[in-house]
Amino acid sequence: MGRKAKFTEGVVAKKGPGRKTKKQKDPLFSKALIDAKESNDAKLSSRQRKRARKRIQKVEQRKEKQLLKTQSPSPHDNSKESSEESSDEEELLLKPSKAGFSDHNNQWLKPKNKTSSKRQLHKTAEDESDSEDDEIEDENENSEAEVDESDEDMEEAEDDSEEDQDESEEEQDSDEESDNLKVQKLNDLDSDSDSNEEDNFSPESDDNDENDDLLPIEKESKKLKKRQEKEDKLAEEELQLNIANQEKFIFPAKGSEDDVKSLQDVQQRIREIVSVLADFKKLRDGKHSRSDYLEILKNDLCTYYSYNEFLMDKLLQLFPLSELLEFLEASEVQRPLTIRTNSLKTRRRDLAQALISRGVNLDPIGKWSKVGLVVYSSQVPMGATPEYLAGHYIIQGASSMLPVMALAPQENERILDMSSAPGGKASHISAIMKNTGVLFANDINRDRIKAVVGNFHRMGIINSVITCMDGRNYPQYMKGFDRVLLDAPCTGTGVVAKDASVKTSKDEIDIQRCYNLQRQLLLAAIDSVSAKSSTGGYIVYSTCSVLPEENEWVIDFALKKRNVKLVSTGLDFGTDGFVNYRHYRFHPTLKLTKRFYPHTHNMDGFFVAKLKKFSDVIPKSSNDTDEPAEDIEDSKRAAEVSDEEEEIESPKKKAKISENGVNVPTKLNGIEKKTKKLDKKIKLVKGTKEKVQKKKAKIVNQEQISEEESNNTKKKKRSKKADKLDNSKTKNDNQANKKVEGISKTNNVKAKNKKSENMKNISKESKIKNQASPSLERVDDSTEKDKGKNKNKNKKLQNKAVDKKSKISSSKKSDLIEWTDVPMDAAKKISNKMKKNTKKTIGKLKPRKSDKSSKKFKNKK
Ligand SMILES: C[S@@+](CC[C@H](N)C(=O)[O-])C[C@H]1O[C@@H](n2cnc3c(N)ncnc32)[C@H](O)[C@@H]1O
Repeated sequence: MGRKAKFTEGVVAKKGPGRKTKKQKDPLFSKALIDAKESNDAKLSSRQRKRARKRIQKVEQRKEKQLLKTQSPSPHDNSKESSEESSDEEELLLKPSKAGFSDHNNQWLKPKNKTSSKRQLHKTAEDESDSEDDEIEDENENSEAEVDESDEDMEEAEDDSEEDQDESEEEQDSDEESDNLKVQKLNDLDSDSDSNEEDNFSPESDDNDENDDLLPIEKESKKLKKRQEKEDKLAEEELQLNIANQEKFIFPAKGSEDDVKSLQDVQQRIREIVSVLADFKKLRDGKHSRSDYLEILKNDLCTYYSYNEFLMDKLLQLFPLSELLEFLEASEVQRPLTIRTNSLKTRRRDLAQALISRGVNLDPIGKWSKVGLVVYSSQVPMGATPEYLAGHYIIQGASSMLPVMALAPQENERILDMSSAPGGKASHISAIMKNTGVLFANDINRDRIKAVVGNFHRMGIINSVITCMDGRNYPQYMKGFDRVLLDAPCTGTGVVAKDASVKTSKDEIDIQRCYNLQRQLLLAAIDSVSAKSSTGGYIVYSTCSVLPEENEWVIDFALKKRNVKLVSTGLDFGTDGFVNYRHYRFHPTLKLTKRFYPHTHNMDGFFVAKLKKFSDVIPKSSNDTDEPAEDIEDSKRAAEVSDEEEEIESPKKKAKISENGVNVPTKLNGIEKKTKKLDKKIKLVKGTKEKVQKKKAKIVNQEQISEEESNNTKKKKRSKKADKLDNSKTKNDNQANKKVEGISKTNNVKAKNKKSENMKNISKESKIKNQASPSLERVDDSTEKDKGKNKNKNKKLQNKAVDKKSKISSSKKSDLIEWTDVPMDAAKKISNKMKKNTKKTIGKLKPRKSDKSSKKFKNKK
């Protein structure tokens, strides 16, 4: 290894461009150095000189011996061999030994004892260490010194051996000893060099020089640090190993689920179950289902984060497990305090400067807002600074700015904030409108509305009308707004960090109440807007809840009930609203709505939707309140049934419907739940059986009915035919009767003085009529109509009628025959009826006033 020195070459190194980059050539030494080396050789110690002399003498003696041998050759060839060997030895001594196998060094092939093999090993190590030494030499003087020492020792040993033993043997042994010694020493060196190497290659070694400058305490502390680091490394490795070889999560025995000593244990179990659920196939114990694990996880989450089971259930349905943990963790932490600059009074930059000068540490809220500031720390209470009192800003959550941004109010518009108290968003709207147009700020709560008044005064809002009424009634009093904001009352599941009571106080009824009210308010908000507004026609709906029941469902309901469509909120961040949530399918445009979460957006949980009204017509089919609730209940029930079928889903609480139609959740223990489930399934099976039976019965009935119907239709056809025949006859009769009666009446008119005779005639004729047709009212009508007809015409008709009468009488003979077939009792009845009818007709036929007047007129004439 190493580069060979060329002492003979010139001393001066070449100069020129790129010389540094050229490959390094063999080292060159100055002549002075070479001379010095030679002189060093000359300056040998007395011992060395002695040894040198001895060697020379030995060589000479051997030469002499050889000469003698050659002169007197031995009888055996062995001598030759020996001579050859000796010559070989000489050569070995004189010439440098060749590396590798050759005929000259065949001794190497002879088996060696352990020590020699060891030595061999050591030698290889030595070689390596030598090579390393070459590199280390300059840096490590100590090692060099040790090598020198070893050399000296070797020489001493050589001397001793020379003195005591035979020359050749001595030499060999001494060589071996020296080798051994050397190896031992090199071993030490190796170890040292190793350590040195470590020092050299480790970054610590670079600090050696620096270490020299350090105080001993500092050095010690450094060492301690290094040790600490090493220990940490080891601990980390151990931990990783433990994780890799982690034992499977042992499912707690029945009844021992709650035997957890501390919150840390609960947290540990949460982690373990989450990891099991993440790779359920691999890590499950085979006995328990996913829902079993989920049940324990839910209980643990409830105890660890202090939620009630109902809300935890809802959240478990809403988020994937890993995200749920993030949400729960984020909901434990307060969101950063944020303020909104009142652009009616100041600019954000000026406000920031003023607050900074008061010791407030703040920053712009983000690129998405031009008026928001986030406050990291403050030496003064933010709700009591002169700037606050002057109305330069309002303390407002970042998420509260989003609905107003989505509403995008315009100057000079008529805008309604349906539930505005305490007025954060309303004042924002007013500021964007630059105090123009009119802002109606409404709220149902009289106490809270005072806060609106206060805030508006402080912030210099002068374009507002503050009302206090139920928003649901608003369109009854006022309509035609350009835009409406409905920041609806909600369960507040997105602002748990602000109000921790939400965790335990909310249940199914609260949610139902909320979404029913939200729906009604939203429909009212839509009805308050004018679709014909030239600038607007928009409705923004927002809540601080993360539950789909209060968000997507409400919007989906409004889409069905009113002529509105979803449009983009214009907010470029936030996650899209749900289109599919569990088993529910919402309108596809619901992806245009936006959701905001504390764990992803570092702001309160929020929902924002923007609707555009395209027609003021309210669809007739819409039943605004009751229907949807039922719809949802149905869909919920459907979901519950499918939940039972699914292993993945957590078991849900069931709700019983109370008298007032509200779902009341009931707490059930495990056995009750299972029995109820089974009951339900049995009911379902029974229901389906019954349905099948009913269907069968229906089919049989239908067949029977169809048979009956066909029979009936046949009968009816027959009877119809008969009726038709009868009718045709009766029609003919009627026609004839009419004319006959008409004639008789004209006769009545003519024969004014012969009333009694006429009456007799009429009675006679009526008898005939009655025989032909039972109806006489038509006859009366015809008589009245015929009153004004000419006498001539009557005469003609009379003649015709006489002819017809004779005809009819002949034709009626058959009818009469038929009538005679009628049983006597029935015939009597009919005749009685006829009599009565005739009496009536007589009463009707009495002369009227007009007739009297006509008489008078005639008399006058
Ligand atoms: C979420 S808060 C509104 C916050 C307000 N937008 C703000 O930014 O300051 C909901 C409000 O709705 C009001 N409210 C509840 N029921 C109402 C109803 N039927 N009509 C109008 N307002 C109602 C509550 O009094 C409450 O002040």
